[in-house]
Amino acid sequence: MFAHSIRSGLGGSRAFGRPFRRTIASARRQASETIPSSPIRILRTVDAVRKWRKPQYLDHRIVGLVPTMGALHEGHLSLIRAAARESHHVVISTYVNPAQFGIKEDLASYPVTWESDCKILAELDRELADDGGNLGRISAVFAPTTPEMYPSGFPGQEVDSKGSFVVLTPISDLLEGGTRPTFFRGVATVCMKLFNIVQPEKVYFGQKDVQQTVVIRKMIKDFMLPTEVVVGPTVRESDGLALSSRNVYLGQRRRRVATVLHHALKTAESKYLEGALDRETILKAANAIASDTLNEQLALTPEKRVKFEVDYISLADPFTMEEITEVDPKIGGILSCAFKMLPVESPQPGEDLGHSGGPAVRLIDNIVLKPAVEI
Ligand SMILES: Nc1ncnc2c1ncn2[C@@H]1O[C@H](COP(=O)(O)OP(=O)(O)OP(=O)(O)O)[C@@H](O)[C@H]1O
Ligand SMILES: CC(C)(CO)[C@@H](O)C(=O)[O-]
Ligand code: BAL
Repeated sequence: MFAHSIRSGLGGSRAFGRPFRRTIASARRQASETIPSSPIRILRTVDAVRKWRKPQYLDHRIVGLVPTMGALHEGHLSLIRAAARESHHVVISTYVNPAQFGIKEDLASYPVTWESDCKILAELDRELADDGGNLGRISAVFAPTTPEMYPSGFPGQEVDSKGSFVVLTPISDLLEGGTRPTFFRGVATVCMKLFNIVQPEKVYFGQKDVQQTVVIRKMIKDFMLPTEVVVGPTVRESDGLALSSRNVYLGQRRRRVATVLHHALKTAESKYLEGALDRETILKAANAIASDTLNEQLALTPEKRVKFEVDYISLADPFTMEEITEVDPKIGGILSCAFKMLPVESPQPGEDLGHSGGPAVRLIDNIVLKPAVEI
């Protein structure tokens, strides 16, 4: 790695003398950069990952990758813990991928918490080291820049942007893709890049983003990638709200009402558990919770209330995410929803409005309806 970094540095500076000395110093720093108080390496380039990865391959070490966009919370940590149980080396990527954000979405304000992410990872690594049940620990965090991830230039965030993309249809057009038309193109493209860079035996994704897990499984199958997908359960707050990096936007007023997603889905799930298989009965229960909650809020004064819009409440096939009229008890189904929590009205003096002034926040959640009969 070192020799190559110097070569690239030489090409970049085109001259000897001070710039060259600086390049050597920065190459040395990069070669040994670790998260403070931990052995976790910080890898910033594709080349650095490849150089780290090669001996693990030759030694038959299992590498597990946990892709994230940083702003780490317990949901991410649960995936890292799962990875450490069955991988010799856990690599976490923390990259806010612009290609999966629509032009009107929250790329500019997306929470970036690098310093605290590093502290969280160092602490978790100590916990993993003390737990004899783990195969491995956190070996590296991959934190690339956008020029590194898009070597031919960033193609843009527009629907009709031209560039090298991985596109899976029709699944990418459904549900999340209906509202975020470039989302799964961005996710599949960046995950293909991450998988090619890290070459993990296993990749870890959260159930919270259920459609993303279906897209990734399909990409792995259709492009014959030698990687196994592991999906970890959704980690929730004690009142049921799914942990999400975007929850920081909510502020206290909207945070209290944000439990409506889980409440709606649990009520629909209870109909299925009571024996209902038809879409109408199951979804009616979820829609009733959403509309009752909204009506309760609308009855309050603007200083107190929270408004939200239901983007979708869905009952879908677990393999295709296509809407179904009846749950096949042999395969079950996916109940999922997306709600847009609108900015609060009449903010009160000193009110905690949330990160970035409390813009509209789109929250998602889901529940798996497990097969009701054995096959
Ligand atoms: N509550 C959770 N439980 C389990 N896994 C989660 C949870 N939240 C996120 N993940 C998983 O962590 C991985 C990285 O997700 P990401 O960094 O986008 O966090 P996020 O909380 O989903 O952020 P956002 O609010 O932007 O959706 C994904 O596989 C995602 O499904
Ligand atoms: C998988 C992922 C890291 C790709 O950017 C992102 O979509 C996420 O955090 O879920
Ligand atoms: N967790 C999904 C990433 C996104 O919403 O962009």
